[in-house]
Amino acid sequence: MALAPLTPVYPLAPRAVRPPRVLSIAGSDPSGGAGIQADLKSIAASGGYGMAAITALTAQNTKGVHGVHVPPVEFLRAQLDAISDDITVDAVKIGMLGDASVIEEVRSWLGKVQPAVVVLDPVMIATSGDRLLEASAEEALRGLLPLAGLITPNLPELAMLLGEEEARDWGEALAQGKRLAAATGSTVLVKGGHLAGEDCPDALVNTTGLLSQDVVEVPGPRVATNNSHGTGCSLSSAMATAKARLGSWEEALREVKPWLQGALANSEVLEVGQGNGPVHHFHRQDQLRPGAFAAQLWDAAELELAEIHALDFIAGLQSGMLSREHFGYYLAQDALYLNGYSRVLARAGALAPNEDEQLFWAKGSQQCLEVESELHRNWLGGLMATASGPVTKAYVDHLLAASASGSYGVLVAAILPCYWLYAEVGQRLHHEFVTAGEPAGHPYADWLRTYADEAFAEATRKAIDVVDGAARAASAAERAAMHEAFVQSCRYETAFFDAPRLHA
Ligand SMILES: Nc1ncnc2c1ncn2[C@@H]1O[C@H](COP(=O)(O)OP(=O)(O)OP(=O)(O)O)[C@@H](O)[C@H]1O
Ligand SMILES: Cc1ncc(COP(=O)(O)O)c(N)n1
Repeated sequence: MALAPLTPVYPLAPRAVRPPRVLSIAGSDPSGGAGIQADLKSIAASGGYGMAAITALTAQNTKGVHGVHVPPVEFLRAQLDAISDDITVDAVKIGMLGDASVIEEVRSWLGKVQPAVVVLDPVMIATSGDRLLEASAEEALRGLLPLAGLITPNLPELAMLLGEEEARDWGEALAQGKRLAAATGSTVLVKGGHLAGEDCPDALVNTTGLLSQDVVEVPGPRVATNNSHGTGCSLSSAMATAKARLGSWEEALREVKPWLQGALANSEVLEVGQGNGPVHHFHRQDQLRPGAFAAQLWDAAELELAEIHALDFIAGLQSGMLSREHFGYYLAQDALYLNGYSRVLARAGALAPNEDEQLFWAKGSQQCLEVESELHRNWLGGLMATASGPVTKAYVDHLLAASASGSYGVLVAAILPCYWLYAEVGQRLHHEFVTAGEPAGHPYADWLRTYADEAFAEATRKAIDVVDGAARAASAAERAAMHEAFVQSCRYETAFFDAPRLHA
């Protein structure tokens, strides 16, 4: 017997949000970059439940279209009816239609079902130059435009639909967008992909007062890549999904544009094909793979390491030409820094999500104090360091600010460069010292030998893993803050090695 619930069912209790059910009516691209394959990935990446009714089969890859087969139109009707007889369709994206009979079929189904959101991508010619719509069907396609809430032509398609020359600049493109919006009563998404220049803007155009302005422009940088196969398909299906979720075209475009930009920017990791490759629809989910965030941090760290190795201080430490005064300043500041760093590691221990990490930071905190007192005993002749120099002060303040942020992820990301860069610099200095035959009489021989510390290398690997794990548990905004905190600390590491030259 089922027990009665102890608490009443609260009508205001938050409920899981249902993903919009989004149907793509489009052609198939077996290479997965465009058509329904791109649509289904975009819909899923944008938080929708994807469905697909196939208008046409293409044989194509990233280099071009080898063939097109349009199945009997009755079978498209069967697909569409099978869906709408059973499932509520929240949004529809229409792509490649092939010929006039397909257009007619889609028109009649739209009239019957009247989905709330309809996005029409008037696909005519592929990036490769191959025709995806029979020339004789262009007039029929024009007739379909008023049934769409949003039309997303590229510049050649915009010109063809209007019977005009292709726009040569953004101003002309917007003017054409306005003319198409006026002629159809639909909102037009004018796309800057086919223009030249560093910017790649998009704009929503509607002159009937539906938008907050006649032209709502969403700017964006142009990504330097040839992997633009299927960007139009991906944009239109993501827009259909985002509109169903967010309720406005403007909000949808502001969400979709940065996503697509990231999909283009991360496309090369896919290594698909030799021509115009596909975009990486799931680039955001990819960031959640173990090691992915650490790899991003390493890109930033590597740049900083190059700067560190170019410093006079490092060259002098390596050659033995570094002045005693500069080395002494560095050690004294290091001792002061370690005292502050120890407190910050203790704070990381306090915020750690589990005992393993709590213990790791607690041990690190204790070791900092041990190293600090060893510096005083063995290297600074028992002298207490004087006041913090400006770099030491600023670096410790940055770490304290991170520890006050309340975010474990931000704090451990700020902490990491002192492990990671120090370990990398030390390993290289030690390696070069050993390779040079550990020259007798080198004034810093004892110091350079301290760098060969496997326990520190192990702790560094653990710290990297901890930061990577914290990133996976963090929100996108927190991950961005973690990256920023890490980069700042990297800069302070460089400044710390350069401080003796400027402040000793
Ligand atoms: N190099 C790029 N950098 C940034 N965004 C781009 C780039 N190329 C295209 N886009 C964006 O991709 C979307 C599609 O634009 P485009 O004008 O290329 O349409 P399309 O020609 O229909 O696409 P497709 O390449 O699928 O045919 C737009 O949002 C556009 O701003
Ligand atoms: C099935 C299908 N639909 C649409 C496109 C357009 O995409 P692109 O212009 O990027 O080639 C395509 N190539 N194939």
